[in-house]
Amino acid sequence: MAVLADYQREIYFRGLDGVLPDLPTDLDALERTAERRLEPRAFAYVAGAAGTESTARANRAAFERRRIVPRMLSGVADPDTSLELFGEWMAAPVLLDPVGVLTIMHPEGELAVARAAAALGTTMVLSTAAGHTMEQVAEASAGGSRWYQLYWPKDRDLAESFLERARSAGYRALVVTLDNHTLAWRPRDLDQAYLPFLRGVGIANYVTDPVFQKAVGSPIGEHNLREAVLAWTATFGDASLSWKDVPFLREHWDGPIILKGILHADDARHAADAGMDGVVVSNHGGRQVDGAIAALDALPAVAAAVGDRVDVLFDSGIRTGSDVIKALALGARAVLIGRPYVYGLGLAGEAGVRHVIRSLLADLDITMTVCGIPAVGEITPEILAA
Ligand SMILES: Cc1cc2nc3c(=O)[nH]c(=O)nc-3n(C[C@H](O)[C@H](O)[C@H](O)COP(=O)(O)O)c2cc1C
Ligand SMILES: O=C(O)C(=O)c1ccccc1
Repeated sequence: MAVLADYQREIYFRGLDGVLPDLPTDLDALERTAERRLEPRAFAYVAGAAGTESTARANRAAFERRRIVPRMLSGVADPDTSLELFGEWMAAPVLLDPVGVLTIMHPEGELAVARAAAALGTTMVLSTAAGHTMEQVAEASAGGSRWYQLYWPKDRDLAESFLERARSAGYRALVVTLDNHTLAWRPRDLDQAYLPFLRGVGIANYVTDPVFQKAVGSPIGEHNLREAVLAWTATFGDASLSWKDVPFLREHWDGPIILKGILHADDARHAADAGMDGVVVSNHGGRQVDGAIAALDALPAVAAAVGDRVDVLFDSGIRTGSDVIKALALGARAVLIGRPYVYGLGLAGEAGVRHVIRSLLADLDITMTVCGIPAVGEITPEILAA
């Protein structure tokens, strides 16, 4: 919809009054600005990835390798970027990824992201590992679309409690992240011995949960923060989970369920067989398995394996409108962005997040127009060079 492209016009016309954008409109350049201006350890935590970061680089290289072949005289003046996803109407096929510990970027963290997303009609996926509680974020995103991302804890009662809380706070869909039950080997963080959670950042949903409190003692505050953090590390992830455990999710969540972190076609088939509604093809932005396949390279086989049995979403490396088009061409129905909006948050709070969303959506809208693509639902593999 042309309204998305208004950001371009707005920027140029403000320029006539001598006003330049506060932040770069190229989301790759935004990372370099973030590196200069943000607290070095917090920046390193966000920018970093596993091992030699080869998978993080491969994610971008996979987009670089694919090329679009634009069409002329297609008569597309106003491309339709909208879609229906899990029964929800969305203005564009772009959502905000779950990202933990956002309060290391900005004191308002998840609240600022929720406000920006709600104002622009973009869906926010809230991480379990947040600096504000899911109830606080729900209040900040009033009227907005919100999904909840579960880090499936060892304690089943705690998992149930999280799902119950998310449901009553109005989160529509459940994203269950499978690729991060164990923190990966991340040299940027290791070399600075920096892990935000050990300082009690990002555990708001845990310390306010009655089930968690039972294990630590209530109330949880400065006096027992150390015990709380230890209890958090003990329950956070469960590497012993297997496909046998997946029915638990269905028993405790009656809305759409999406499994995040899928890279193999057989895992996508398992998800479909287990009655899941969606998968996110993702390698966690290269943060978990160094040497893992680029997420974009994993996408075609996953999409082919599940057909329309489950909806396929995608993340890891999306930075431009044409990246969105490439991912959709290779089988995704929608994409999510991670680091770019986190840098926006760190640099300018809610306004920075808005800048990132508006930049990407305007770029998508304009790129569809110049490629002659009438609607996101009509993006097929043929749009890419063989
Ligand atoms: C700082 C940071 C924290 C993250 N925390 C979470 C999280 O709590 N839950 C989750 O499912 N994924 C988390 N992710 C992964 C993102 O959801 C997403 O998969 C990844 O950032 C996508 O790649 P991109 O950053 O290249 O867009 C995190 C990523 C970053 C950079
Ligand atoms: O850092 C991450 O990638 C991540 O997913 C995470 C893990 C635990 C808590 C917060 C974020």
